[in-house]
Amino acid sequence: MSGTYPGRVALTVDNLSLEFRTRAGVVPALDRVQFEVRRGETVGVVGEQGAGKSVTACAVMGLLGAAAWMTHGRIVFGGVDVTRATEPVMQKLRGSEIAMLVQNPRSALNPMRPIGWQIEEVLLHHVSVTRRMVRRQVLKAMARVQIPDAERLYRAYPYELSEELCQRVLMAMALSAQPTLLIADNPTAGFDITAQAAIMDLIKTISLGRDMATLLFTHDLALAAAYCDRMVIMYAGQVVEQAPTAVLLKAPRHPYTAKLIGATLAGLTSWMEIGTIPGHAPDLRGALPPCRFAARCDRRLTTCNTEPLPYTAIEVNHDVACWNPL
Ligand SMILES: Nc1ncnc2c1ncn2[C@@H]1O[C@H](COP(=O)(O)OP(=O)(O)OP(=O)(O)O)[C@@H](O)[C@H]1O
Repeated sequence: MSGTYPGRVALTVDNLSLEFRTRAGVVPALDRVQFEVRRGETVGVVGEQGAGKSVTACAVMGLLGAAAWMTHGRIVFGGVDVTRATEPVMQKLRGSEIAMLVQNPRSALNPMRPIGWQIEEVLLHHVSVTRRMVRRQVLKAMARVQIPDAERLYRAYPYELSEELCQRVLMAMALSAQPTLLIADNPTAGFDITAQAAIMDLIKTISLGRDMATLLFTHDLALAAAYCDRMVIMYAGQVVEQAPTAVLLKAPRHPYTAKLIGATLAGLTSWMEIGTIPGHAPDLRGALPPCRFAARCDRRLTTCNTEPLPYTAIEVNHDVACWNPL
């Protein structure tokens, strides 16, 4: 990314290209993806279905299966190139330095064990605490993530809790080791608006309080706009634009970003004003032009289909991948 930001860089995704080799063909899921996240900063990676959000999140966690091949670039976290790290190194990073919140939090918990016991296990693994003292620490951890009535819920099973409370339990576990980087992959998908705000407020407060770097992966531009300092817009595996949130919303330079903003309800007074983006995201198994948005873009030039995509610093801290930006 161009320019400079205050704060230490926690994570660098540097020109990452990655493909899946499947029976149906090669799927180039990520194409030269690049962005940084700094301590104390919340960065939103925003894109519609198939943009490459989950693949990027899993790549950072070192959780991609054997079908995924990295063809270019690297991911640097705390001086370690995650893409080349051994599994024991990654296991150490996961859970201690990098924590993750997922969508459908209930399914990430063990349905057969009370939630207090599950938090206990994580605490005993990461923090130096005796078995006798662990219960008190668990109650503290539950209080930190604002789980009400913690004494009673200690022995509750995940099926007895709402998805929102299950997400708080995951947060209590994720934060027990004081991670530097929090990856939140659609953490509030399917939540009602109140639960969504409550979880996002909590993530934001804790991130700031602990000087954590937070990466929020979401398809919800309005949500990212409300909580993120910067946004990285992805389309079909490419980063098309990144900028501070206020700049991006006020003056988007990539045609896709502008359409995405026009397609959200925020700031509009009627449903009639919502724009749509004609066409579909490309099938990544087919032949792809250098700009993967070109087929849907009303500003496309011949070069968009023939020349490598330029990645231009339009202003300090504002980068756009487009031959004909707004
Ligand atoms: N294991 C896999 N094998 C083959 N292709 C895959 C695999 N995992 C992901 N992909 C492809 O990679 C691309 C990016 O997928 P990804 O799940 O990261 O998108 P996303 O932005 O997270 O979308 P969503 O919001 O729907 O989760 C898609 O085209 C998807 O089909």
